[in-house]
Amino acid sequence: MKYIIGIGGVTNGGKTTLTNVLLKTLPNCCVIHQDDFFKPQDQIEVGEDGFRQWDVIEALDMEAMVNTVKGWLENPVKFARSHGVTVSPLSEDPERDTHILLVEGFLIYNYKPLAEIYDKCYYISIPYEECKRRRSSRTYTVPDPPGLFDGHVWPMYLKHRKEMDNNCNAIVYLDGLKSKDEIYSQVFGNIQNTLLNS
Ligand SMILES: Nc1ncnc2c1ncn2[C@@H]1O[C@H](COP(=O)(O)OP(=O)(O)O)[C@@H](O)[C@H]1O
Ligand SMILES: NC(=O)c1ccc[n+]([C@@H]2O[C@H](COP(=O)(O)O)[C@@H](O)[C@H]2O)c1
Repeated sequence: MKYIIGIGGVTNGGKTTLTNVLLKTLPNCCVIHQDDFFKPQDQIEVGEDGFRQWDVIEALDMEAMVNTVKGWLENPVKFARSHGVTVSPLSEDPERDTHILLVEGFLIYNYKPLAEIYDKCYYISIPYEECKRRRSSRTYTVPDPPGLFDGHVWPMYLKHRKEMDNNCNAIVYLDGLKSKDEIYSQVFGNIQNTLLNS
């Protein structure tokens, strides 16, 4: 059985933190990070506001991202091996084995061909103040220019959040202010239940 789980959420919500723990504890589990599909800086448009528009879907090569997911769907064992993930047979019949793909990122529910692919969707949110605080101590490959958070990142988050709520109706929302352990336990338990019932 192949199972695709979306770990979406606001920037610095805790997506990578959660994903990394799930990756260690779920069986035959691979990951695709949306951040790996950012286009090079010179292809990112500069908006009327003077900021490079990193927080829009056009900043990402979403076609390549969907193709990578399709590669996993075609052959999860081959995908796992080529990504250094050890695959262990869980049953006598390899066709019945469970294979899990985590898709992690800040805009994973805002691109239709990808939004339709998930078996289960999670979304982590944190309030403005906490998000701004965490973001200010993070350094990206291209560091944030002054004013980017209030001028571009947060307004785009609010816009995409509205679009996403209209796109998907089966998202499990997570409170990113809870402890890392609490969030992990909630999601791990929920995935286990879903796997047992499928
Ligand atoms: N539940 C949490 N409580 C407090 N801090 C957290 C929590 N989850 C993540 N963090 C911290 O927030 C920052 C961003 O986390 P990260 O997982 O990289 O976010 P994202 O992948 O959503 O951008 C890191 O410093 C991380 O240690
Ligand atoms: N990885 C990169 O090349 C890069 C460059 C500039 C900004 N970013 C930022 O990455 C954020 C999304 O990633 P996180 O959800 O991990 O924070 C966006 O808000 C975007 O502004 C990433």
